[in-house]
Amino acid sequence: MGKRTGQVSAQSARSAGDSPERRGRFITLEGGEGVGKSTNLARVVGWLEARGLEVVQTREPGGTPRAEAIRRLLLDPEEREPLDEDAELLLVFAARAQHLARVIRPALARGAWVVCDRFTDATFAYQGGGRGLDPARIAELEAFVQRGLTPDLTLLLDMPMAEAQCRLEGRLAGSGERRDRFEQERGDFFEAVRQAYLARAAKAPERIALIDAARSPEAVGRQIEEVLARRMAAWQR
Ligand SMILES: Nc1ncnc2c1ncn2[C@@H]1O[C@H](COP(=O)(O)OP(=O)(O)OP(=O)(O)O)[C@@H](O)[C@H]1O
Ligand SMILES: Cc1cn([C@H]2C[C@H](O)[C@@H](COP(=O)(O)O)O2)c(=O)[nH]c1=O
Repeated sequence: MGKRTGQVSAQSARSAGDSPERRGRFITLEGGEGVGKSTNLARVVGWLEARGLEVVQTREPGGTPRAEAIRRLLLDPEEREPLDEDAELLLVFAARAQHLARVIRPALARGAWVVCDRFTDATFAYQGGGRGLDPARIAELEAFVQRGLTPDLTLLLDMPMAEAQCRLEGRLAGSGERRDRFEQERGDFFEAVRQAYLARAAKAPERIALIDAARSPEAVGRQIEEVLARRMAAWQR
């Protein structure tokens, strides 16, 4: 993402005049369904808070009452009126605009760290890779809505799709939840999502850290903490 014209990280956005006073960083967790994003989000938040930082934990789609209402529209498996793919893309960015305006930008401006479960890499992976929408169109919406603000660090949790589906099954069986509209997609959709994520990571290795999510919870947590420690040291230089 960092290589595309007009795309700058949260750090560069600061020096480009977007809230020059802020010190907070913007960290996102990404990956397919059931790879352990929620599990590890808590770990990232705990690691940062243990260092005395103010952390805002949030998610997409969602993060504000109106954006959560859009999330419900997006995830509702209601089949009587299928959701048009372009409408899905626009809803994702409408929720993001609200989330940025009400939560993310104000938090970064006051110096808080923002840790977000999914962000625009998910749009490139799901609407781009999964649905097959034109990435150039997604990039236009990204530029319009984000005005140059992109994550400082993205932790991409990656594992084979079939194993992640088993984890998801286990969680759904334990909670009694039913599959949402995305979770009901077929295997080839999730494989396309995974490949789109990996392609993005290959293009932006300075921002996207690839985490082997197939390992034990402890081993995954260690990988994440190592990345955080390295990045923190680099940011403090
Ligand atoms: N490293 C791991 N090894 C085994 N099980 C794990 C691991 N990490 C998470 N799990 C379990 O896998 C399930 C899915 O994890 P989690 O809900 O964190 O994934 P997620 O990526 O947030 O899912 P979703 O995409 O649905 O939001 C949970 O039951 C969780 O306890
Ligand atoms: C941000 C974003 C999300 N999605 C999809 C991906 C997931 O299936 C759901 C969110 O549910 P989660 O299990 O809580 O992660 O929304 C998407 O398609 N496009 C996006 O930009």
